[in-house]
Amino acid sequence: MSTHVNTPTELAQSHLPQVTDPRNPGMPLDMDWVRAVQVNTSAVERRAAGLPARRSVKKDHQAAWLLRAVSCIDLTTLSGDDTARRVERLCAKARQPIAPALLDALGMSQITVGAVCVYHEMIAPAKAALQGTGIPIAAVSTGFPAGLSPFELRLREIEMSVAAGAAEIDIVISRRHVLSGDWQALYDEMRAFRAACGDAHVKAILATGELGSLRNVVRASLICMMAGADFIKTSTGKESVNATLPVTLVMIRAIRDYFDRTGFRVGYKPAGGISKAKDALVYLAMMKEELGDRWLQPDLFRFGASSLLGDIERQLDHHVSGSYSASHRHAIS
Ligand SMILES: O=C[C@H](O)COP(=O)(O)O
Repeated sequence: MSTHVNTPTELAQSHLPQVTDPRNPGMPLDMDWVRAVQVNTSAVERRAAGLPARRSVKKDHQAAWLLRAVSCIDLTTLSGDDTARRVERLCAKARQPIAPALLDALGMSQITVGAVCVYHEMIAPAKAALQGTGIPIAAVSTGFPAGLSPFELRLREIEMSVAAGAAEIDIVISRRHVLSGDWQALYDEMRAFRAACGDAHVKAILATGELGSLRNVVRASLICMMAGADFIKTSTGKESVNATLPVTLVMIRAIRDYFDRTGFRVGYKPAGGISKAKDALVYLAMMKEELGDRWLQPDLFRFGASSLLGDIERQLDHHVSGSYSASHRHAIS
């Protein structure tokens, strides 16, 4: 990344609540726009493949970018064996993602992650553990990860998670609506999910690894934004293919088109399998190049990740000390 980032002061502010834009209210379904979508897959793949090689972060900027990445993590645990104790440990890490001595050496006093992301049953322990921190709880919902439970139950699940204290709801779309080209059904479903969220922000998980083509990914992205999604998110982390750079490129270009046409900014959340600091830097570089600095704030960008934070802390430790410590010292939970 050749561009300037960041003075220590800018960094210190990067995790604070930003002046947020108005929420995307959505718009009527515009099928002419959806049908007009074209994707040149080989060009997208070439561009995505070229990015990691072309963009290397200068050493002195690397720590700044990694701290920015930390402030954009939805620190996640989504396992069948989650317990209140595990969620409490995760929340302790969310409150203090980087060891104080390390932060001090980097000239920072405080930083938190973007949110903690859990299943509905784990909202209560997360809420207790995050009391007074301002860190939002994101709950996965609507029959996560398959999204195939009865529609009324999926709406009720959203309402219950909001009532329990989730400020963000990560819904899964019905992949079958995309695969059968039933765009109206996808729009109506997303519209209903958004309404059920009320004031909670809604992230639409497309499960891109199951949508069959990049063109379907763009169409589903546009429809979810037209239906009022606050964020579009790649994956549940449970598909066999999760976040990728080509998918990211087409989704963030859809976000750019939507902003150009409507004036509303929608956020982006790559999720699943992002566990290395160097990969996080590539995602940030792509966001900066395609959408600009505004999209590098936690209100418009998140990583959905369960193990990325450990590697970032390890790299920051290396930046300060000049040597790598054992990875177990930076376990995230
Ligand atoms: O939304 C978040 C993902 O489920 C996390 O996936 P991960 O465990 O591969 O980092």
